[in-house]
Amino acid sequence: MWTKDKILTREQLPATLDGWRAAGRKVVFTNGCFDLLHLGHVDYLEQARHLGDALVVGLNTDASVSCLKPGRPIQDEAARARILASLAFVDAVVLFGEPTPLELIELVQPDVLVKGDDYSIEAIVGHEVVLAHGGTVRTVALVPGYSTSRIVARILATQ
Ligand SMILES: Nc1ncnc2c1ncn2[C@@H]1O[C@H](COP(=O)(O)OP(=O)(O)OP(=O)(O)O)[C@@H](O)[C@H]1O
Ligand SMILES: O=P(O)(O)O[C@@H]1O[C@H]([C@H](O)CO)[C@@H](O)[C@H](O)[C@@H]1O
Repeated sequence: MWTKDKILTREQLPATLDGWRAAGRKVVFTNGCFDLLHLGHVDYLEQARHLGDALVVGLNTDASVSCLKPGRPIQDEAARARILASLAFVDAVVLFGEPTPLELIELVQPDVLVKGDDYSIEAIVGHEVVLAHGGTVRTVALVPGYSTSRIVARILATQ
């Protein structure tokens, strides 16, 4: 499979989900901006993948990121999507342009919803939807010291 084939539209996603579920695969969902991919992201995504049998990553579009994080993203959505898709433990990447992934989560109906433990369970968008459908909501411990913001700050400090 070519990495670009993992990058799906919302229209393409249902058929992929149906195939996975027909094969008995538990679907894990997470989301984020993933601007500059770092060790924390890699550790977190790999752990998320191992909470089920297929990992779908909802990726904020450039417009969505810009609303959440002024001046960002540094890498555009095409680059961020392709880099995420290149990870062996990421099975699908789907862009979303809304401020939150709620609509996408309602479409995916994941068996497991995951975020880093910088979020409480109650602060994770979509937790009610997933719990109401019998799914689970999990957090993964952060790798200390890693964030896109810190990388940016370190680079700026060298200027
Ligand atoms: N150090 C880390 N260890 C594990 N998971 C992380 C870490 N940093 C971010 N994550 C997780 O990665 C996902 C995407 O987060 P995000 O794209 O905001 O990364 P970030 O590095 O925190 O970016 P920023 O510094 O711009 O906030 C979130 O679920 C977040 O919990
Ligand atoms: O990369 P971030 O900032 O961790 O990702 C955000 O996560 C929000 C989260 O799901 C709230 O529980 C989400 O609403 C936002 O769109 C970003 O994906």
